[in-house]
Amino acid sequence: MADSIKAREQKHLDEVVAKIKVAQAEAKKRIDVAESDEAGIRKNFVNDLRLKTDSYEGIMETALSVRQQQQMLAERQNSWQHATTELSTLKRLEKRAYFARIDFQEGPNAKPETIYIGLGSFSDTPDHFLIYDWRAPISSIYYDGELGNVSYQTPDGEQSVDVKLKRQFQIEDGTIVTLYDTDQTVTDQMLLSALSEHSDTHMKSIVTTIQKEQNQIIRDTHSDLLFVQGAAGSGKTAAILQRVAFLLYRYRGHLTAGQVMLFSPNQLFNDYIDQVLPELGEHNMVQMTYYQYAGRRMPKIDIETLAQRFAESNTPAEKKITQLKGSLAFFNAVTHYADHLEQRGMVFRNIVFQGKPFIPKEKIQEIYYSFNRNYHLGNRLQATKEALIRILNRRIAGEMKSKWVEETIQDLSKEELDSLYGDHPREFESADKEFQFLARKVVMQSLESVRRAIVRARFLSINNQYVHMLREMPRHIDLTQYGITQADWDASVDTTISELRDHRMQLINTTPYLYLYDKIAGKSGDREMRYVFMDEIQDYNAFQLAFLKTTFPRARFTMLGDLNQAIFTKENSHTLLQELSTMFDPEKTRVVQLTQSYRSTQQVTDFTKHILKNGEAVTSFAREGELPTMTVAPDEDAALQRVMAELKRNDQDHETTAIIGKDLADCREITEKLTAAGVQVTLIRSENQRLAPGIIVVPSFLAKGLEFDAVIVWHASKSRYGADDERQLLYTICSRAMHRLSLVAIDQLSPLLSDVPADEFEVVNVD
Ligand SMILES: Nc1ncnc2c1ncn2[C@@H]1O[C@H](COP(=O)(O)OP(=O)(O)OP(=O)(O)O)[C@@H](O)[C@H]1O
Repeated sequence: MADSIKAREQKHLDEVVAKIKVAQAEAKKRIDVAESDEAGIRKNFVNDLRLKTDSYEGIMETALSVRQQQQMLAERQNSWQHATTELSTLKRLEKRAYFARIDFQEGPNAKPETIYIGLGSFSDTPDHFLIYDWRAPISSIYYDGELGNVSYQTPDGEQSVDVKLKRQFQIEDGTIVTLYDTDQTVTDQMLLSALSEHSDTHMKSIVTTIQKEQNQIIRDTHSDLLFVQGAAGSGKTAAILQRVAFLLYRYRGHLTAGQVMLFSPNQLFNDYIDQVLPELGEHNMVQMTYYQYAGRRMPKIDIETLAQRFAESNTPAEKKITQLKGSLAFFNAVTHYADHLEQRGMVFRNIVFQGKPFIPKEKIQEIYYSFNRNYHLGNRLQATKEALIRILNRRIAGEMKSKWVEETIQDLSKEELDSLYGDHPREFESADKEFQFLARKVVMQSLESVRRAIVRARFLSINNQYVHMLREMPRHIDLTQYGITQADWDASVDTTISELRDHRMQLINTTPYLYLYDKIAGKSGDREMRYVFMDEIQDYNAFQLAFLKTTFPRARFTMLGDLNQAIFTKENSHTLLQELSTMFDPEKTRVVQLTQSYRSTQQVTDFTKHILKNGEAVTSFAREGELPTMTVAPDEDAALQRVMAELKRNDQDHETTAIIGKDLADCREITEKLTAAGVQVTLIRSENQRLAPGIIVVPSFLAKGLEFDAVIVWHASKSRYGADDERQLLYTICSRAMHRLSLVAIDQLSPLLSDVPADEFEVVNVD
């Protein structure tokens, strides 16, 4: 490209940067003013405060004065916050003001326009934009179209323009390094250079190279359910994060980061992505694993961890039960059971006082079922509580006459008496009145536990009710249809009971349990949450999805996943899509498929594809790299030598490496061996650990969603990956590699690799 163009563009950039600097100075000034104002208000707070407490008017006046001061402080803090956010955007823009330019015309007779697109918008006067935010409606033409006629969505409907020029820039610290004119959406060259960067312990934003099909996901504003089936490395996670940033921009003032929630596969993953939104100038959304969500709602129960779930070896009967409990049919059956509870079947407990039933369960049951049919479970519970409180109040008068009250009063120490009197004047008309006063206090105090038990609905027991539901289930659902015998079902209920006694629960039980609880308590869900994102959707079951839909009734859902990577649900994941389609209005459902994998080199993507049978489509992106290597070592020592040689090579080439083992035991073993041989590695044992720089050893079920320059698959042996239903797992592990993939087996190679053609890998032998 002619140097003159570059020089002209550099001149334009310099002018924009100069204006950015002026704006920075102004923002700084506003910050200083807000800070000194605030300090001034705080200092004078006491002097300016008109303290008058001798009359009612005086108290009001004082309160108003405090309120006024608080308002002034809040205003200053607001303007401080505003200026600080602006300054941080300006600082980012100073280094890299924009990454694209578009020239276009809105109609044949319209004036030609030029816009520049960057990470934030910037204008020198209110209507004169020098930089457009990448999320502005007009910026969409950069991602969506080529040259010529291009249309884009605006809040007022579709607009179309004639695009004359698309220019892309690489700018570093205020200097244009390169620029290209292109007629494509985003040039392969730009994408290649973005993809060739080394991996990091943190994910980066992809704003400058968003692809057309990713842009559809990011900017969707119509769907109640946006479902994305995307191959490993196709940018699903990247797209979620850009989509959150887009939504926060598009609905600014109406949507906050706290109304957007992401269910992520594990805590490590949260760590991996948590810089992306702040780098884009936005707050992070609420991020949680499903396990954490359930754990927060059931603090007294230990829920099975990912590692335990992974290690579970279920019998065929248990597998069938797990499958049933995760289905939509089971969700409907629980709903049906809960609806039935409006007529009968609620399990009650006595309300106990001093070791004896105070209100017997039969009485509570009578009250609960005394309300008419219009009372649903939630109102029924509320009305029961109110009736029980009335009983309690009546009983206080009776209880005041009992012997134990008299004895208690006689035995009161001076301190106890003082505390009972509190602020009450100690003069009483008669000794009897004083006794009445104290007796009421004593009874109320000791019945406090009863009051609390009523308010907190301790007369119900969700554990007992859950077990009751499981026992009743064969009446609501035909077990034989699912290949489950009554005996198998009874055995599984017994297991659940004994786990509950130990305060433990399998993950598969948590959602029906929470759902039943919410039904009984009449919870109508979290109506604040507006967008719920679920990554790695293939690891959820239909029950969980139906539950989350009722839990977040006003939210729009974006679900992303790869059926090829169903490491927990395995083959069942395919039925998930069918079940999902019945839960949302088809008119408001959009399914997007991403097949292009950006993470890995062509060689790695091609290799990993052969592990799958009947898998979802994956195409590799034309980025060259070396062939994956396979080693079958005769014993563990030889395998270890091979791993060490590979680590050395990766280290020399500055490639970050993850050694991925199947389970924690394998990972522990190789960590110990490497450490003994003087190689420094970090073992990731649990999902609550942080990602560390350097070589990491990680078990397969925690590697979800992460990526590394180089991956060494430890023990890619028949003994570890022998069964056909482990294909998805092996595929998930191998697809974590960006440039380099090495598989090390001991004794016999996994048969799941036998379909890989011989010219798609290199055999490395060891002695
Ligand atoms: N348009 C893009 N421009 C630049 N990089 C991209 C783009 N799309 C994806 N990538 C990169 O490709 C890699 C894989 O993306 P991401 O992790 O989002 O994929 P994924 O679909 O979530 O994968 P998986 O299901 O395997 O976890 C990341 O490094 C991401 O930054």
